[in-house]
Amino acid sequence: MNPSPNLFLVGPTGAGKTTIGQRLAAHYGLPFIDLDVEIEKRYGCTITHMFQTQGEATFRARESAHLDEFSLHQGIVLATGAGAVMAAANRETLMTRGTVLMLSVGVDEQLDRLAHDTARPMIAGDDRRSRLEALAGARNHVYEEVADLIFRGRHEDVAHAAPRAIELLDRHWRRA
Ligand SMILES: Nc1ncnc2c1ncn2[C@@H]1O[C@H](COP(=O)(O)OP(=O)(O)OP(=O)(O)O)[C@@H](O)[C@H]1O
Ligand SMILES: O=C(O)C1=C[C@@H](O)[C@@H](O)[C@H](O)C1
Ligand SMILES: [Mg+2]
Repeated sequence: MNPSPNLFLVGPTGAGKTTIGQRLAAHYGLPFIDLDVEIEKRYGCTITHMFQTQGEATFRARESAHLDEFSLHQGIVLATGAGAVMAAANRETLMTRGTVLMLSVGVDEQLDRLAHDTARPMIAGDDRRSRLEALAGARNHVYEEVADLIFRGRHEDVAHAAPRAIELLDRHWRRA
């Protein structure tokens, strides 16, 4: 049983918020919303393009507005963008409107999973490792602060990770 109206996924880029989130939504029979995808649909351009033409601040304002809007739904699985937790208002929104699941992942695994990715502006350019390490230093403790529970990512495929995440959630909700 899920006593909480919504499930919010937070965590670093490549942690699996989108991929695992879709599987969790299918399992629990809930609609899946990916905040990044919704923002791209709403403004008709990629987030990379938005960063380049309107700046990160514009993206962040839109991210907060749409998080506020979607989190008022009841019974959704919502994947946040990796930077969404950095705004205090967003943290308040997440903590008060659903269960927050942090998906954690280490930098080596992120580099592996995102080796061929070119769509993530926060890690564009050279020296991805240093960027990911800096982001981890600034953000991991914040994800932990908002999370009701933490799913520890490891080197495994999504087909194994998703049932582990479901087990963790079921155990959490049985206790709640
Ligand atoms: N638990 C996992 N085990 C193995 N591979 C994974 C796992 N989770 C995600 N992946 C793979 O890593 C890549 C990135 O995953 P995904 O896009 O779901 O991350 P994300 O958390 O949504 O990242 P972002 O914050 O940048 O949107 C995908 O190719 C996905 O298949
Ligand atoms: O790490 C970040 O701050 C971001 C991650 C993505 O999910 C997007 O929300 C956007 O590219 C910003
Ligand atoms: Mg994603």
